[in-house]
Amino acid sequence: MNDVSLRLSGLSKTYLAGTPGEVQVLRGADLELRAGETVALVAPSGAGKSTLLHIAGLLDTPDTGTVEIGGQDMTGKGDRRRTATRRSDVGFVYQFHHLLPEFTALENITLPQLANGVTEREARARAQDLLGRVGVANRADHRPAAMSGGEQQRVAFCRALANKPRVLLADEPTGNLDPATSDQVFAALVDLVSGTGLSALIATHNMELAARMDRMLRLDGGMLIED
Ligand SMILES: Nc1ncnc2c1ncn2[C@@H]1O[C@H](COP(=O)(O)OP(=O)(O)OP(=O)(O)O)[C@@H](O)[C@H]1O
Repeated sequence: MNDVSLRLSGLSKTYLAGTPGEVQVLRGADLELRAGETVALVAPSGAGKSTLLHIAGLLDTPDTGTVEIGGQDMTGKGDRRRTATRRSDVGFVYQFHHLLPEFTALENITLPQLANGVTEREARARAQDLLGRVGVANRADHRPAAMSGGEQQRVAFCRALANKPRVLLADEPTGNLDPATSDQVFAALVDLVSGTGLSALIATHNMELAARMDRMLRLDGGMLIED
């Protein structure tokens, strides 16, 4: 079906780590993320969240299994095709903002659009709109160092959405913030995503935040289990 934004089927991944030997992180993980759906990914530290998100976002490849984005099976596709799909269809948010320090908030959101062929005028308009939607329009001309942690993370959300991806992948997006800020910033992310048709897979340790998503999946023993 076409309304599946991301489909992971039978993913397995083993790291050949020196001692004590191999670590099998994924053992047949399956996931179907429908358009517009928000799903929490809950897992203890070391269970393989980052591995799963990297494979889903085409930053890494599984040993077996398939990744489909927007109905396109990415198995065996070359680097150029994978990079192009990642740029157009996937947005990432990490625990740390990873904004470019020498550029303003607005520029951090316009740059990925310009790289995708959007005009400067359109890119700036979209950046302003996104900043407004997460409540930091007044920080558009600030560099990251002149913003609070919560503001930096809000800008990082806008950057992830700059090129209108199909899928947002977030790895502990508010894990660096104090609990009260984390709560507000997470709410801003959910607001930003809702109603856009964007699908989001958001890893979090925080069960209260996870409960705000449409569904919750647990990564357990290398498989994804519906909670
Ligand atoms: N490149 C690698 N080489 C060897 N082992 C690795 C590699 N990357 C991850 N691992 C191991 O695979 C397991 C899963 O790692 P991963 O980073 O996916 O976990 P995680 O659930 O994201 O953990 P955390 O919440 O602590 O970030 C861990 O035991 C880790 O040590």
